Amino acid sequence: MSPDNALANHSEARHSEVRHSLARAKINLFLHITARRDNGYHELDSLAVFADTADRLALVGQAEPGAPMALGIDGPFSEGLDAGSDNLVLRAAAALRDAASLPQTVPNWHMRLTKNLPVASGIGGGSADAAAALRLLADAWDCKGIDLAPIAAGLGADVPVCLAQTTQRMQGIGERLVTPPRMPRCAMVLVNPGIAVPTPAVFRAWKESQAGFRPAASLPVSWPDVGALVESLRTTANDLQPPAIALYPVIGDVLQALSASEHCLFARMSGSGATCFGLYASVEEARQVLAGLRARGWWAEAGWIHTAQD
Ligand SMILES: C[C@](O)(CO)[C@H](O)COP(=O)(O)OP(=O)(O)OC[C@H]1O[C@@H](n2ccc(N)nc2=O)[C@H](O)[C@@H]1O
Ligand SMILES: Nc1ncnc2c1ncn2[C@@H]1O[C@H](COP(=O)(O)OP(=O)(O)OP(=O)(O)O)[C@@H](O)[C@H]1O
Repeated sequence: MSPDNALANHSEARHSEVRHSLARAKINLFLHITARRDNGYHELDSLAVFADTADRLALVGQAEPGAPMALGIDGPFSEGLDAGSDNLVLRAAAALRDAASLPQTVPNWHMRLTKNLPVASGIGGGSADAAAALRLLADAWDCKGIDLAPIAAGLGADVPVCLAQTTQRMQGIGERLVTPPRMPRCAMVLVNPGIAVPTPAVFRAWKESQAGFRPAASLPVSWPDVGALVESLRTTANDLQPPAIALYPVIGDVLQALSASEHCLFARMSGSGATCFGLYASVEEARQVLAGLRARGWWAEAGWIHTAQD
């Protein structure tokens, strides 16, 4: 049976799923570029939070012994996303199989990815999918004692933070995770204008702009409320935002629209863009602005920021 046919047999209903995991969008509330490594990667200081909005990865059935992993993709952003061996889900599966030295007799899985997050959009969708694959398969294959952190780091700078999907401060090139300040309850709107932004191009544009390195942020142990969080964020930056706007001016339009939206407390771009976020005191207030943003043809979603206490 071809992998496609095998998947079709498993695709008819969600009730045939063995287990699933949400792969939440990662949002960088700030991102300082603090240094550059000899290999061209940049050292960062960044506060990563996770959204309600998420992809969904499911294990839908075991493959025949010796048969390869198979991936089917559906959902609003599935078009054009390759389900072949380059997909981060299958790369994660292969890396885990390798690290765990699983014998041939341990069967592979058929998986289904529901792609709800825009691709190449600065919210780490592919990284979140890879992390979800590691979590699901480590459990399904009973990989006790295998440290997933180095496998995650080998797949991409954003994969380690996506493993736990809780607010964390990212340092190093993203692999060093540091305890963040205690977060207040805070709602967020995500907006993407429908353009794919390649991360390397934005780092390259930052380098060419000759902007200097920025020190790590100075943060308190805790933010008692959303006002204190916003006050702190105003002392930080996303260093990738100016070069991203220079490459894709529509990002500036998104930021203007978010800043001007009712009840918005703070707006900034996430990661290397193009997705921008707005912060609001409540989900009710955040939801009120969705219609206006969607009327411009943009993808927009609202929800709570997940806190470490969730
Ligand atoms: C911008 C962030 O999203 C912030 O969370 C991440 O740093 C990027 O994470 P990612 O997309 O998983 O990154 P990778 O796939 O590892 O790298 C993509 C490219 O981004 C650049 N890159 C990435 C991370 C980093 N710390 N320094 C870099 O210079 C490199 O050119 C690299 O070739
Ligand atoms: N499962 C996947 N989902 C999304 N992109 C994937 C996936 N697998 C491979 N890719 C490739 O990875 C690249 C980055 O996609 P992704 O959506 O993770 O970018 P991003 O949101 O900008 O990430 P980051 O915030 O980590 O820079 C795309 O060019 C895409 O083709």
